[in-house]
Amino acid sequence: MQTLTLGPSGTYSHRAAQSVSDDIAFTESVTDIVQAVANDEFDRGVIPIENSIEGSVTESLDSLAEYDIAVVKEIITPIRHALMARTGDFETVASHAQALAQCRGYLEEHYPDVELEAVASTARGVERAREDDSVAAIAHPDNAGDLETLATDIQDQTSNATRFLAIAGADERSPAGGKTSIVIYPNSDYPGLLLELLQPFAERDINLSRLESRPSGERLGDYVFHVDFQAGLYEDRTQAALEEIESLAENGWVRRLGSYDTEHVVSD
Ligand SMILES: O=C(O)C(=O)Cc1ccccc1
Repeated sequence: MQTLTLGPSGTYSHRAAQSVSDDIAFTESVTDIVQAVANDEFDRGVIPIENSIEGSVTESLDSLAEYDIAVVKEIITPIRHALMARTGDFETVASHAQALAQCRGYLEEHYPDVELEAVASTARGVERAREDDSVAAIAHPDNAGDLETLATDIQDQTSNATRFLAIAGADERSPAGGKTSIVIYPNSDYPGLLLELLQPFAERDINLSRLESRPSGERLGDYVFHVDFQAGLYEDRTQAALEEIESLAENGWVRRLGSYDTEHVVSD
């Protein structure tokens, strides 16, 4: 079973993917991963979805709202960043935008004058540092190889953690799993709309674990809501809640991403 994730080899997504698969392929965009799984080109995908310091990976949320896939597992891993380069005398730090943001305080304090270069992934940043003396990278310390490790544990909070989602084709949506993700596009706007959309969960004692809004892309001020809750997708109470939500969102749509269990990868 081949799993597509964010590459090249050595990214945090790669490490998360290794906890669910030993046959891994790489691409350099989250949208490509979701699209390839939706088109049955790969059996599985692993994408980063949310970080404890920086919040949502918006490209992931937007592609989950767009393509028909099933979320089959969530993987939570600690994230500890290292700074690596050919020499300590660099002008640019290259990494994934989320990694740069997770180390913002460290960089401002120790390297206030460096330029930040956002690249497709942390491991791509390491490749930049390997080919150019004036570039340092922020990545998992195992990527250093022949580069010098200039500092470790440089994330602004020691408890830095990221949630990744393992995704599969829509036909693999499973009744197992105690947590469910859905996306709601109400395509309407009136006082109390959000309250009404969430009421069906409260009435059935279903605990929400996450609520995010993203621009719908249709017009300014129009949103898609990503909701995670602690109940299985095929439980009667969930089905009843979703029916009510669907009738409230009759001008828009409700996408069921699937229910799944959580795997905590404790070693970093
Ligand atoms: O670029 C990577 O290594 C990724 O997998 C994305 C990412 C970046 C920073 C923290 C967690 C995941």
